[in-house]
Amino acid sequence: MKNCQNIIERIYSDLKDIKDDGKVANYIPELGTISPNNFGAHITTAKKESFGIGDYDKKFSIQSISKILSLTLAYHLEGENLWKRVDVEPSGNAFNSLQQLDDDCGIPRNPFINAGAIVICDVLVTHLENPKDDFLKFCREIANNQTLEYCKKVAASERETGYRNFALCNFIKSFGNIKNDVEDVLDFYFHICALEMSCKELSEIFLYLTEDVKITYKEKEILNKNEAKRINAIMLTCGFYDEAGEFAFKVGLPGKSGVGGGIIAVQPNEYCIAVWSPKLNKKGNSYKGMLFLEEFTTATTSSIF
Ligand SMILES: NC(=O)CC[C@H](N)C(=O)O
Repeated sequence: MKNCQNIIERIYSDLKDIKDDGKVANYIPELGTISPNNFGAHITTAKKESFGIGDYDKKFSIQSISKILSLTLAYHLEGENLWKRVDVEPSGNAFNSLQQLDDDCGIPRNPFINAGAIVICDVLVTHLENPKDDFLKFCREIANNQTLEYCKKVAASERETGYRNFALCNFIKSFGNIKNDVEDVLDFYFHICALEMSCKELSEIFLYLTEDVKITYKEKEILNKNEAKRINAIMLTCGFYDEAGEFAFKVGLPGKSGVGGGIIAVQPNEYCIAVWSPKLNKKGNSYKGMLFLEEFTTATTSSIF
């Protein structure tokens, strides 16, 4: 990508010291201990060029960004039947909302809100012999990176305060859309949210969502082109909860955020970018991360629109 390093250096210095009204997530107490000043970004292109700035090499809690990985593995294992358990419509609600589930009879609106991600975890608990170990092996294999780990402290911290997720899982189970034990499903969910990765690692692992990058798991391609198109489409329409429209409007790429302050976005023909800044706006998305991506796609004229 032309001038990419210069562009990210300029955006980084423009944004580094701006007033950031966001707040570090502390409803998971362990996440509240992170320094709000962390700020970094990394781009990996489909041609394997690599550009980084700031804290791009520091690992952090990827939280809901892991929902792309769990969805990918569940889709790989379950095929089109998956969509009987979870829908593909934007919810227009907060990520941890219980509101629509009753009307929708326990079928979550999409796999990226907590309700949907918990159903995806249930699918994986059914398929995998040792869900936590097998999921980690999957991530390590597709990233070609054996250093990936869960942060046990974050998983335990989330479990201790996970009242809404317990409510969601039990409620969905009352409709028959959770097949396994609630404790097992949530233990798995809390761990995958506690996966730690750096911006560099994130921008590498999601290259399978770009054109012509074929990545295999147990010697089988993880997603074909059509399946990758579908994951990108769900990211575009649902990756930012009730701010998905705003992200498409300002950034114009499929993407996904996490309450650890990370965001990844994919230009399906070209590259994957990850940014990290822990302070979140009111919708639970990284304040500076959104600004960084908006400036980046504007400067490089590389949105999908
Ligand atoms: N948006 C997020 O990153 C939320 C994930 C977090 N683990 C939760 O369940 O609340």
